[in-house]
Amino acid sequence: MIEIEKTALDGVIVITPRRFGDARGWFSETWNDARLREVGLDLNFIQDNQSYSAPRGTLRGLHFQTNPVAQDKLVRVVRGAIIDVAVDLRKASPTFGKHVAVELTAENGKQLLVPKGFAHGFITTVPDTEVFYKVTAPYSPENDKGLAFNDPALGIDWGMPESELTLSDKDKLHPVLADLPDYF
Ligand SMILES: Cc1cn([C@H]2C[C@H](O)[C@@H](COP(=O)(O)OP(=O)(O)O[C@H]3O[C@@H](C)C(=O)[C@@H](O)[C@H]3O)O2)c(=O)[nH]c1=O
Repeated sequence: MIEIEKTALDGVIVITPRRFGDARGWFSETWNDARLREVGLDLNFIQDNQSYSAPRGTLRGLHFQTNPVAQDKLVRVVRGAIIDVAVDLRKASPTFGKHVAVELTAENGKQLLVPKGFAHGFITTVPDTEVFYKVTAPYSPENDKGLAFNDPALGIDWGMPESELTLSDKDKLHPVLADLPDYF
């Protein structure tokens, strides 16, 4: 059994798989292909990724891969907590440039499905956070692109001042939305 919640952005959904609790703890099917197909999600995941972020306030993003290796991502947290963000980059979409932000924690077990055509990023809200996500296309450095996390046009509230963030050098230099080509 899985709970599916729509968000304000078409295609971005929150999935909460059931947890079966007992005296030992709990058990959960964190991904079940047949169950997702039953609810119309036909996704061919081909790679699993995991990242560990030591400091609270680690911000990774905003990232996306362009076609032909655009990726759908199914994101969850196995330790700690994040605010997970998806930004609509589909030029013809009525919600182009809009974003959703969802709290994913090891405790709440929520998963965010970020489809192709969206930029993705997250900030860790506690130290020692591990994020696990499945993707539907292989990593391709040539097609790996970024969008500035602090582009004022996006208006994302990351919940922490920029002086407290830890970013990769690459993530400090991404273009703003207005300077991105029409990728999708
Ligand atoms: C994403 C990725 C990175 N790498 C390598 C490249 C580099 O040497 C090292 C770290 O890469 P990055 O700095 O891009 O890692 P990171 O900043 O964690 O990138 C990730 O951020 C989140 C928000 C996403 O949505 C992911 O798709 C991915 O872009 O890992 C792979 O080998 N395979 C992969 O699939």
